[in-house]
Amino acid sequence: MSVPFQKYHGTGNDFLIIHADEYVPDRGALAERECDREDGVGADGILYLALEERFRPPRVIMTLVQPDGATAPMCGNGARCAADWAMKKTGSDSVMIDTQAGTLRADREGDEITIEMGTPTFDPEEVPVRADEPVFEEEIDGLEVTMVNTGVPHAVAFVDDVDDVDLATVAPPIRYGDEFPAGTNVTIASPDGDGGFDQRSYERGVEAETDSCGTGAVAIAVVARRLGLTDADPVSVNPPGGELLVSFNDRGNATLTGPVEHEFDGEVAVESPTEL
Ligand SMILES: N[C@@H](CCC[C@H](N)C(=O)O)C(=O)O
Repeated sequence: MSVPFQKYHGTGNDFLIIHADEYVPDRGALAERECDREDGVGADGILYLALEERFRPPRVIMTLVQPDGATAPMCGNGARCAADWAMKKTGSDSVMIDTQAGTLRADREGDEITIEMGTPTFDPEEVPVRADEPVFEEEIDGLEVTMVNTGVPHAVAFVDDVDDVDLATVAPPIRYGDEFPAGTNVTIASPDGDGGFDQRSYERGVEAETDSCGTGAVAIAVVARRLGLTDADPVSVNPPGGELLVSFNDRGNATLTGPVEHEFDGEVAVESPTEL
């Protein structure tokens, strides 16, 4: 048997969206197979979405299963795609998204979706990182990293030019570092010459560089402000797949704004219940 999906991307970070009501006996195995860019549909993850239309604004329960078959608590670009999916289904320009990292409000503004990203933290227990104090600009495996959690952990390093870094070689030792009990995403940034930052992220769970990472963009903006590298609001962050804007509200919470695109629809094969 097969289940329908919709293919979405947010600034190049791409996902299959499958309704949570669909029968998928092994979500991890499906992600491992179908996220593969040679033998599957190809994506940075599968978003399982359940819609609660009786609430105002409508609520979406989002679960991201990554290409390694494991779930991640939060995904900034995935949440923006989930918001667009729910907005189109309900006709509402605002939705609430339930993630393992909290309930986040999303609003449509023209072609762009803005999502609240919760409260970033440098607290070592919450990142998590094995350290007594917050980690600011410490040398770990060749990069000067600051550790922050923006829904998921990021090791953020500012470099002269992101394009001069061999990320596929530099990132894995940090991503799997003993200091990080849950592993970490590795995000590098450099000034774009226009007051913003260029971004590249090596993602945990994808185990590769992605074209964009929303929590990574927020991590860059949060760390840049903390280190005194910018006081801009919004902060423009440019991953390879487009432009993201990170703003801050009165409570110090970040918002993430950017475009979302529904690319195409399809079906993927799953075992039928009788075959189990
Ligand atoms: N691409 C995402 C982040 C997804 C989760 C991450 N790979 C992790 O395992 O922590 C984003 O846009 O934030």
